[in-house]
Amino acid sequence: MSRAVLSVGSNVGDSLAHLRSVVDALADVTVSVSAVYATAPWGGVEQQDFLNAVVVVDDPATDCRGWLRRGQELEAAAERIRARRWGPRTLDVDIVVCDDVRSDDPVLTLPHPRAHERAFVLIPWLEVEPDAGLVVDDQIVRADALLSRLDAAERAGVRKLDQGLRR
Ligand SMILES: Nc1ncnc2c1ncn2[C@@H]1O[C@H](COP(=O)(O)OP(=O)(O)OP(=O)(O)O)[C@@H](O)[C@H]1O
Ligand SMILES: Nc1nc2c(c(=O)[nH]1)N=C(CO)CN2
Repeated sequence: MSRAVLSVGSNVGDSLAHLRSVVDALADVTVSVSAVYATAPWGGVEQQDFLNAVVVVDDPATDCRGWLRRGQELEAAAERIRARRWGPRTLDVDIVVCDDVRSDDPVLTLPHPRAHERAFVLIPWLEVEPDAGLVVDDQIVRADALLSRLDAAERAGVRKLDQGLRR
C-alpha cells in the first residue's frame, strides 16, 4: 500500500478540466485536494501561467511505481506531448513524496528532486498538510521552512483561486 502527494499542473488547453480529470479519476483513493492556484511559470521558460494543485492519495493496491504509472496514464489521456523540458503542457503529474521512500532512480526519484524549490508545490501542499516535511540533502525539513527560503517574488507568483477541483 502507499500514500502519495501528487503535484498536478497545466498551462495548455482547458487547464481546470485537465486538473479535474485527475481528481475525478482518483476520487476513490483521494484523501485531500488543495485549492487551485494560478502560478507564474517556474524554470525560466517564457510561457503562460499554470494552474496547479496538490492531491493526497492513499491506496492499498497502488505502490509508488503505480502512482507514477497512473499519473502518466492521466497525462497521456490529456494528450500531453513531451516537448521542451519545463515547457508548456496540458497535464503534468509529479510524485512529490510516496510513503517514506527515498530513491535516486531517474525513473522515479523520491522525494521529487525539485519539489523543495517550487512554491507552486509547497503552498498547495501546506494548505492540505500544514505539518508536511520533506527530506532535502539527507535531512527532513518542514515544508513551511522550505517555503520561507524561497524568494518573496516566487511565493507571490502563487495565487489561490476560488474554483475547486472536487465536484
Ligand atoms: N517523482 C517523480 N514524479 C514524476 N516523474 C518522475 C519522478 N522522478 C522521476 N520522474 C521521471 O521524470 C521523467 C520526466 O518527467 P517530466 O516530463 O514530467 O519532467 P518535467 O515535468 O519536465 O520536469 P520536472 O521533473 O522538473 O517536473 C518521467 O518520465 C519520470 O519517469
Ligand atoms: N508554475 C509552474 N511552473 C512550472 C510547472 C508547473 O506545474 N507550474 N511545471 C513545469 C514542468 O516541469 C515547469 N514549470
